[in-house]
Amino acid sequence: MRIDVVSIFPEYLEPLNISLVGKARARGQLDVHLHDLREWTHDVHRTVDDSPYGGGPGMVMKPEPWGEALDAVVAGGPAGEVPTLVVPTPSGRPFTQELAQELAGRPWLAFTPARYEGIDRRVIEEAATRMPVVEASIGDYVLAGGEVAVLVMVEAIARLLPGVLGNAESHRDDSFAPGAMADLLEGPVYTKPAEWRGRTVPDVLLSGNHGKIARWRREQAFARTLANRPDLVERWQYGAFDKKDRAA
Ligand SMILES: OB(O)c1ccc2cc[nH]c2c1
Repeated sequence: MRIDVVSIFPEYLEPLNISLVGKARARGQLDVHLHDLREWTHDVHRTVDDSPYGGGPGMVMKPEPWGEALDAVVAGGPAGEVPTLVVPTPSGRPFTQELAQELAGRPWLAFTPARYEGIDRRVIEEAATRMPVVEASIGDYVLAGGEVAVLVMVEAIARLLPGVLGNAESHRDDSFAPGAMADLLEGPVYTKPAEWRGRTVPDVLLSGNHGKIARWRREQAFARTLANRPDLVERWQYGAFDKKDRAA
């Protein structure tokens, strides 16, 4: 997979050089290109923003630098191909595990994290005439910019790429992963020592009875979901129903 990121703070994306994503890059599983949006400004102040038409607070990111930046990203990528443009924005569709899975299947992603009050709408509209566009939000809270959302999305996507996670089975029990654990939060996990500060590990996990362990883990996941995400329980119930229905 190729990933391009255009930002006025490319240094904010340095974490993509370390850990899981960094290792995937070193193994050639991921090809990441970071770009400074100001490369496509032409004034002495390297201006990327201006006041909003119609008034209102803050500044809006100018269309010209973004347009030229996207032209350069497309020209710099595989000949005859275009990326899927991923626009992190609080007004986007929720970035979910399902969307991460969908994007992990694309060969080339280009991220355009905004600052200020956002990017002039014409940039997205013009881009949509020549490449797929996905506007996505990592959550309902205020950020200073989209760079941190890019870090979240790239990590969630990269770990789904073949060979990136050492244990191919690791995805299976992820919270929100498709399949039996879909819409369920992960339950508690334990490791050695068997006793720590007077606290022991649940006996079932030491029993070696894999059927009982699996059942216990699902019960714990359901209890945790009920406690922390009751909104998911209904989805899970209907999902379980559908699965049972489908199995019939
Ligand atoms: O919630 B979000 O996913 C998100 C994404 C991008 C920006 C830019 C400024 N605030 C943001 C929030």
